[in-house]
Amino acid sequence: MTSGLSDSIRSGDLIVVYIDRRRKWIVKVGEREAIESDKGLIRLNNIENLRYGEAIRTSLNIEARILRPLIIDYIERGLERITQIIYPKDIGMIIFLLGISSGSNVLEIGVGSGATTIVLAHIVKPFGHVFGYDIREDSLEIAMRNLRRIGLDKYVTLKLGDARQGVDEKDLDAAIVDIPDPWNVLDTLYSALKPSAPVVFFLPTVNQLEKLYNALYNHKGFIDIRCFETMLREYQLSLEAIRPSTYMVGHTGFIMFARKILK
Ligand SMILES: C[S@@+](CC[C@H](N)C(=O)[O-])C[C@H]1O[C@@H](n2cnc3c(N)ncnc32)[C@H](O)[C@@H]1O
Repeated sequence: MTSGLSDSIRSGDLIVVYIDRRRKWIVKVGEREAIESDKGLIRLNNIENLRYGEAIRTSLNIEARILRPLIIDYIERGLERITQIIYPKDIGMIIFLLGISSGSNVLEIGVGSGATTIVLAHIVKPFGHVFGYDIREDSLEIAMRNLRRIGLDKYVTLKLGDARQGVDEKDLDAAIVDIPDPWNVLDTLYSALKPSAPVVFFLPTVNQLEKLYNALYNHKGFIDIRCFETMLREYQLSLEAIRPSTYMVGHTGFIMFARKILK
């Protein structure tokens, strides 16, 4: 079975130039002549029509490979950032909890730099849509630039607005909330979601968690309230010593889940 993606690199493609874990760049073909690195200059002027996976050489004769970007490459290397973003270790769990797939319509409250929006759009395309709200115009501009660069903007509508005052949409399949005071958007969520639809909140502190749990508990419009924290330990890979990395990310945030019921 083929995916319909071309094996050859074309002008305008976003590509990953990979030497090793630390030396990895996302560039648009035709946008840059070369990448400077401590492993030498990587010339990009003759890469059109090479096949993904092929090697090129730096000026110091080090091998670099051209790869097709995955969504995780965009999140880790390809984003303009204005806010803290939700990291891949959390977003994987969040997507699973939201239960979304191609065709789902999703509400996002707190778009920030658009990292989460990108993942949501990637999942719901081509038949679904993401409706994102933020109170900061500069956030929405950066998020839209990030989405356009990857070609996901057509699956997203971004709106400037305070979600505490409500949102325009109704009958949505799922919602994600990443703002400092999510307990203030419970009525907004209740009127925007389909009955039984899930909502996921992302919160950095225990204080926020407690406040949100109290608010959800007392609202009576949501059940199946659950809370998670994800921990991801990467392994250090070398032929004679494969072992957990010495350092790991200690804390990002808590994931709170609930589902709307009819009152
Ligand atoms: C931490 S950022 C979101 C990051 C985003 N989840 C990502 O992965 O890139 C939080 C955003 O929520 C926005 N925000 C805060 N309160 C809001 C509200 N009441 N309505 C809409 N957006 C809000 C802020 O302007 C900020 O851009």
